[in-house]
Amino acid sequence: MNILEKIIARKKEEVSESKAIKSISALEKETFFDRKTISAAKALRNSKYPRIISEFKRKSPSKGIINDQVLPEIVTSDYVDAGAVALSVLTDQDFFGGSFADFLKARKANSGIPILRKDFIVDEYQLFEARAIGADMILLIAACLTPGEIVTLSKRAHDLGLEVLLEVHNEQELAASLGDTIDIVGVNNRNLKTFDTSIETSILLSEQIPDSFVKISESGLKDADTILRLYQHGYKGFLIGETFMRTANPGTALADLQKDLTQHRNINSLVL
Ligand SMILES: O=C(O)c1ccccc1NCC(=O)[C@H](O)[C@H](O)COP(=O)(O)O
Repeated sequence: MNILEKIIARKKEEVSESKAIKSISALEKETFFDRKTISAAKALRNSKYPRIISEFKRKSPSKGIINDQVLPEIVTSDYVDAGAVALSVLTDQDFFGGSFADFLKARKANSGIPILRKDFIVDEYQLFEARAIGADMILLIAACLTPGEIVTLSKRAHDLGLEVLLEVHNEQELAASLGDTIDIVGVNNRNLKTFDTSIETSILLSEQIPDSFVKISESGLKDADTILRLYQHGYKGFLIGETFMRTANPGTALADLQKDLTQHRNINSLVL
């Protein structure tokens, strides 16, 4: 089994354990369930410059521990102050050290910004969980789901008021999975089987994603040059975790990147 297969096998067990503990009707009674969600797609579509989706990520299968010294409520508020367009908070415990507790701390500290529940969605029960913790958006990973599952899960997500980020890594996944139930297309620069990252993946796939979709580039992003290059290929948003989380002050790392982006835009006289 490769790591992705292991993650999905464990996730399916976890979902059946959770279903036995808490029913959907119990989730529907949680505080945030009826909260009005906020659209990340709209914010990205309307933006005239590249925008950052900042991730709270404690560890990962590719890098092990990234940062276990920081608090989600502080980091995410700092991200918002530094201009993040949306937040992404890992809720997978076993492989990423995330939790609902982290997510709820981020949600309570930041009421006015869209937050992605970053996890491996394999069952519609998890959409109800996402709603209950105050998520605005969920992730569907084409490498983990059939095209039929993507349609069913994304329709159900929309019924619940959640936006759908579809993650693809190659042309086959894109051709098989893209449909009108998708709000944002994310091209993952990381190969989830080998963990290699290459921004060429985003460049290659950019041409194949119709302009009607908001597109973002994910993983392995570190600097303003790369972001501006990808922006010129039509990417409006950039999902960044490790580059920020490696530092003692992830919010300051985002603020520094935003400064670099502004400077590079001015120096290159780009019309952004
Ligand atoms: O990050 C990993 O090692 C990983 C391994 C297996 C499946 C998914 C993985 N990452 C999830 C992500 O999508 C990233 O957290 C996200 O794109 C941010 O990437 P980065 O900026 O490189 O932390």
